Amino acid sequence: MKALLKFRPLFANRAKGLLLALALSLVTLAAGVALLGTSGWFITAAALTTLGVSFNLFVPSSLVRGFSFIRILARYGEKLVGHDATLRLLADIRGWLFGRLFPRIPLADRSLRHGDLVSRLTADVDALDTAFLVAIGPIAAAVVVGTVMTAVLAWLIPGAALVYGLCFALAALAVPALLVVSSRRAGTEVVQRAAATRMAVLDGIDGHADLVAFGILGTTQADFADKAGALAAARGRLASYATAASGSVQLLSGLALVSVLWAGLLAFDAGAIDGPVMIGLLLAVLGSFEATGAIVRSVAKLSTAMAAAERLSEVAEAPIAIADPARPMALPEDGAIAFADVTFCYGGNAPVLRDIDLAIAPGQRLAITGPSGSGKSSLLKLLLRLADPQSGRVTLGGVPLTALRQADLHAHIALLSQDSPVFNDSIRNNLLIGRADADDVALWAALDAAQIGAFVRSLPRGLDTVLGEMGRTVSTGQSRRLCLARTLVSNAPVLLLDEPTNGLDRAAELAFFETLKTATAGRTVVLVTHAEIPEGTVDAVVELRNGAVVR
Ligand SMILES: Nc1ncnc2c1ncn2[C@@H]1O[C@H](COP(=O)(O)OP(=O)(O)OP(=O)(O)O)[C@@H](O)[C@H]1O
Repeated sequence: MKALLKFRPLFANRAKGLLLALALSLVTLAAGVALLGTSGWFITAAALTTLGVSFNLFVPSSLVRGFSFIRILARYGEKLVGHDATLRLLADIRGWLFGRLFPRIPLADRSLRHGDLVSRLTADVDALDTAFLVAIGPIAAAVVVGTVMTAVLAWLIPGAALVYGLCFALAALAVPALLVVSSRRAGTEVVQRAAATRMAVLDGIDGHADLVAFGILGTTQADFADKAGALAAARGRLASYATAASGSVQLLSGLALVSVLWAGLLAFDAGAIDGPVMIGLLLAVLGSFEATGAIVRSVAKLSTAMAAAERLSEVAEAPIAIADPARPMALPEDGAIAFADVTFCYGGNAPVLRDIDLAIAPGQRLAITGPSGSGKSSLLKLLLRLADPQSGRVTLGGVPLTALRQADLHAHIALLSQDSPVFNDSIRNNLLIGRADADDVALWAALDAAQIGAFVRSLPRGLDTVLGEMGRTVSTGQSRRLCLARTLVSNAPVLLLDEPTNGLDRAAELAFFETLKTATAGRTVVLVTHAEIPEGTVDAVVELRNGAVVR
């Protein structure tokens, strides 16, 4: 519940809509109780008129019509307003969560997988809607209706008020509270197993080709079926708690009804109440318990909402690894980059970079080479401040990167990483990520420099060709070159190119190195590569081995 309460400010932003929905649900419930009560009284009284008593049919029949009309309208309004407010609330929560998540990536908890994050951002957020729409609202409405009904009984059939009040309180508050407490574990299990099932689906789709090629699709399917079976079993366990609670509520409603009937008959016998009123009250009592049934059905979902809220809080409150300084310094216009005695390791492991001293002058083209795992990409990460070194300093124009605003730094340095993605959008929009105001001339120049201009020209829709999810409509080498073009089109004075010629054949690689000089003229370039670099392509070469500069 504590985790759920953390979302209170977001709920408060939508308080107007949620309170209106609550008021309408109260009207719906009250109209339902009044409808049943009036109908009971009306039918009984009408039956008695045949015994010769004169009876005004007009008022009660218009009351019945009026209450049923109010009930229909109020229910419609409640659904409309309630869903509208809830959907807006969920959008708020997602926006808030994204805002909290981005500065926290990469998350310190590396066990958190992408599929799990997706699950948290979608299903877990969705689970929160139940917190208000189906739980808090009905409970509040039921408390009001139960209190009014107890007061009416205390006035008309005092002997029934206490038992009714007790039964109603138990059904509306105690049973749901017990249900929340007892179904807590089952709710958490449902959320976890649902997340595991979703992750299995994503893994299966991502790795489908390999699973088929290795002939283990059957095993994967069986594994997925196990996960789905475990989820179904967990849902079954959760449902059994709800069923038990539902049964208890039915029992309490029966008990209340019998006690009202008993006390009502005694009052009737004593002449304290007339028959139609007593029957009307009996039906109204029955109608009031309608609210408690809805509470149980909804509260059963509260345990999953609480588990979801906990999972969301975990992500939203994860420590921020790289924070902006409180008072950032201005970005030096054109400064040299320097690593001074830098040592860096990932999460307490052995250092992957050791005592690095390196200076890169403005406009210099520097290649970093070295065997796989020697720390080349890690060095680029430090340069972009995607991680901070444990000791030593990385500076730009003499200013430590830690003193700069990250957004300023990232506008100054563009990166082509080893796993830069193409997005499911047109080629043009993929390139415009590099520079939003680039014109077509600049886009074509970047495409040509990345050795992919001819291919894009051959496409019927040219720059407007949509690439599909993960760039599935182009080859790996082509998508790599598109990412390279995106980096080249940026205005950043410093370019970090991590294996830019990956996926290019030797001829295209040589052509790329040939154009690198003109494509990056006047800019600082740090080129990480395993490729053989032609003479004159770069100004200097640094070699890393086991995290240390050896040349
Ligand atoms: N996110 C990470 N968490 C933990 N260890 C990491 C992480 N990224 C890299 N490493 C480790 O750091 C070391 C250096 O990796 P890095 O990617 O910098 O090497 P590289 O020289 O760029 O290799 P390659 O040429 O294969 O791309 C490797 O031993 C690698 O296992």
